[in-house]
Amino acid sequence: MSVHIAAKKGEIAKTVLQPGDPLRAKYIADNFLTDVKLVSKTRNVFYFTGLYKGKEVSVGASGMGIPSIGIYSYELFTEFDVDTIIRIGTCGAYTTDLKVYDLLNVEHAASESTYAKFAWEIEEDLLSHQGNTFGLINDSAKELALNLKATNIHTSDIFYRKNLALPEIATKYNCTAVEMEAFALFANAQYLGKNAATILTVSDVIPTGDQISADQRETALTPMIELALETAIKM
Ligand SMILES: O=P(O)(O)O[C@H]1O[C@H](CO)[C@@H](O)[C@H]1O
Ligand SMILES: O=c1cc[nH]c(=O)[nH]1
Repeated sequence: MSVHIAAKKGEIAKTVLQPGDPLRAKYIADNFLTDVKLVSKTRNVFYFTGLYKGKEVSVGASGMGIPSIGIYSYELFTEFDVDTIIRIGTCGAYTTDLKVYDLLNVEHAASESTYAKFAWEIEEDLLSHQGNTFGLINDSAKELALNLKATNIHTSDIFYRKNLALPEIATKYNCTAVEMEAFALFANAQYLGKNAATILTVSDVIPTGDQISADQRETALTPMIELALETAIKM
């Protein structure tokens, strides 16, 4: 049991799938896992542990933004001996080369955030995925015949902004999309020597305003979910 996760030691699997949204976590537990146990509901941020094709997997939310995933991923790695976290999130595309429902495997996350610097004295503003999970996600995508693009993304503290021009850091590092958590997940994993990856589904195309609905963000992300689960059983 940690400050923000009520599970007992041993109730969380070595590999955790982590969406931002607690209801996406519940959707995955209800529809993709068997023998499911709700192991934490502190703050209504649900964590479930169950079986996927016979292998134990946990799924639980990070909440939105760097501070929130900073807390949950740190507690999972340090208090529950989790080895691997696969974030499964939505993102906004910065380019019309991407369309809604496109799938991205995050190679590096760039951020203006001071999280990595002040938490762990990591000075870089571009952090890599950690460990071998990124490669296993690529392997699983091939097996599932999914079109998955490896890319750099921008982890921003901002969802709504006045100026829709491409942020400087996104230009600097060729970021094709924006979300709000991967940089902190990668920072925690880098500091702690753990595995971390991020798969994203494009939910918004910022230049055109194309977007999927709130309900679709909860329940219409099956290819990303299957890709993460098929990878989890390889870990
Ligand atoms: O769909 P999730 O995983 O929540 O990810 C994205 O969606 C939220 C914003 O709507 C932010 O958390 C962003 O990173
Ligand atoms: O952070 C995010 C997530 C989805 N869509 C966006 O535009 N930004």
